[in-house]
Amino acid sequence: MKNLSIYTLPKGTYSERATKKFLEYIDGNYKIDYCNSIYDVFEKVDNGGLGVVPIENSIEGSVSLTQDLLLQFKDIKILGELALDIHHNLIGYDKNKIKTVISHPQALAQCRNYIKKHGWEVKAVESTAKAVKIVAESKDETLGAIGSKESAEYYNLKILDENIEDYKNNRTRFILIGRDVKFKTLPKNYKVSIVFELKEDKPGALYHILKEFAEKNINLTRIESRPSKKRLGTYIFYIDFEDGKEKLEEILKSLERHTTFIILLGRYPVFD
Ligand SMILES: O=C(O)C(=O)Cc1ccccc1
Repeated sequence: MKNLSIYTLPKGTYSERATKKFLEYIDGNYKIDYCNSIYDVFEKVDNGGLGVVPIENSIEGSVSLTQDLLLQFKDIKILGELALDIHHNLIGYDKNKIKTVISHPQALAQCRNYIKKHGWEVKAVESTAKAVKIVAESKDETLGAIGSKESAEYYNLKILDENIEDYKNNRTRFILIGRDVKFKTLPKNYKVSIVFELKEDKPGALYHILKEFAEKNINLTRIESRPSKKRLGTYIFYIDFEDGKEKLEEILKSLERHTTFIILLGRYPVFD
């Protein structure tokens, strides 16, 4: 049988860990293919296969690049979701010699207080594993990386400090993306993600949307605005809600009256 690809961030990233977990639920022979950035994952998936990318963190909030790309790549849908506990490590040679720490922006943000306390400079790169790779290849003792245990092992570097995230409950949601997938087992919970633009900029415009959900007794799990990128002060809204008994077509139709566009980003199972 042909091996299909599931694209994600490099070996040792948290996204790779999420991908391995998704693969326990997915039917079929998938081979993990590594990409340098979230953007590259979307580009590959646009030509076929599956992908896994981070979408939201319990401390730092949304991964805005993933949000924007879901809108930009119209044929790519969210096919599943799972959340992982994230514990960051300081990786390198000698903690006392570090002057600069390198990592993915989300990891740097999740360890902001820890970094500040040590007075280190920061440098952002496309993934935590790339940061560890840079530190390993440079052999520079003044550099440190923030990343996973797996990445330290993979690049043969020392873990200098563990659990360096600023808040205990550090969790990240990852999404499985693509056009279609078959799961071996399905969980009970499903979610729907949509994005829309309000028709009119007037008092109560968003209220009309929220009212539809309230009246249908649908629980929202996330609401977020992003710049529309047309003009300063204009927004699009991302809403996630629990999938229940209500017909999805009817929900979308009831919202259409209040929006200039509404896109279904996915209706998908939530794994734990
Ligand atoms: O770079 C990684 O390891 C990723 O998978 C992105 C990321 C970074 C920080 C927290 C969760 C995911």
